[in-house]
Amino acid sequence: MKKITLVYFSPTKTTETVLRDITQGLAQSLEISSSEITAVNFTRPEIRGTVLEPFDKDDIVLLGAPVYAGRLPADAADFFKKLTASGTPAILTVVYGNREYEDALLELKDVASACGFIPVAGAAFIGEHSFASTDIPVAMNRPDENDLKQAQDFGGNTGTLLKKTTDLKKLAVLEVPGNFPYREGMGTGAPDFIAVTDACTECGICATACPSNAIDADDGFATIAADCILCCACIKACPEQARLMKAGPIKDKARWLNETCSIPKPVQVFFAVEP
Ligand SMILES: Cc1cc2nc3c(=O)[nH]c(=O)nc-3n(C[C@H](O)[C@H](O)[C@H](O)COP(=O)(O)O)c2cc1C
Repeated sequence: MKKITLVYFSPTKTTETVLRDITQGLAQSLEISSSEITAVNFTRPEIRGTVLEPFDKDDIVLLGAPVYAGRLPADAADFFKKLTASGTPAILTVVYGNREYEDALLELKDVASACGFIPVAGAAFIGEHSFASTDIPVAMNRPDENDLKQAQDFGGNTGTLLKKTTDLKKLAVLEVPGNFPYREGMGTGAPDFIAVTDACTECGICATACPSNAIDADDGFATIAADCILCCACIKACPEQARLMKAGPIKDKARWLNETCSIPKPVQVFFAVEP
């Protein structure tokens, strides 16, 4: 195995951070140099229009996405489903905001298997909740140093597993939590929940951060509710903190998360066989 490819969706970048640290541990374990590592960040819609070359046995692929309503975000699932692989080992990661990840990791495993990957390891990490703010904190600043140490160890242990496995097809099937049929995922569209304040300088960073082109530069950078996936990337990316969550159902949800999900959850890792 010579090449590592990261394929991920990550509006607020916690998934990206975790995947990069997993990769560091993996590359070190397998002595793969940085020139053999490629990242495909398909958060932006224009990237989702591309079709990747098929992966083969020389590849190791890390697939990563956040958890939305206990499932994969629809845009992420749709892109993953277009990948093709033949016996390529896959390392699966979901990142969630300290509530639950329910069926998301199982869904990722099922999608990866259907594409021709062999899932060898899976993990659920914690990331600062998309709806969180300094006023209403939920899993703030996660992944933290300890999470990222675990990400590196997870990558390293997966490397050990791959080194001692001569025939991936003979590996036990990776078992991860989750149920099929999966729980109902998110619907489409969003309530009108983002206010743009006078602090907005019209720099356009919010529009560049948006994974669904839901920000209308011709309308004061307002969010087009019908296209919004609620990811809050625009709020977190704004250098002026000019985008705020309005009172309403999403802010209420943030308060509920703040009250009910305050105990930090641990990282969970799963291997097809003990490394
Ligand atoms: C629409 C939406 C639904 C979410 N659903 C869940 C969930 O079911 N469970 C959970 O713990 N976190 C949930 N989250 C939080 C994200 O999974 C979490 O913040 C993650 O770290 C975001 O990843 P990213 O930084 O890569 O975008 C949700 C976030 C959004 C925007």
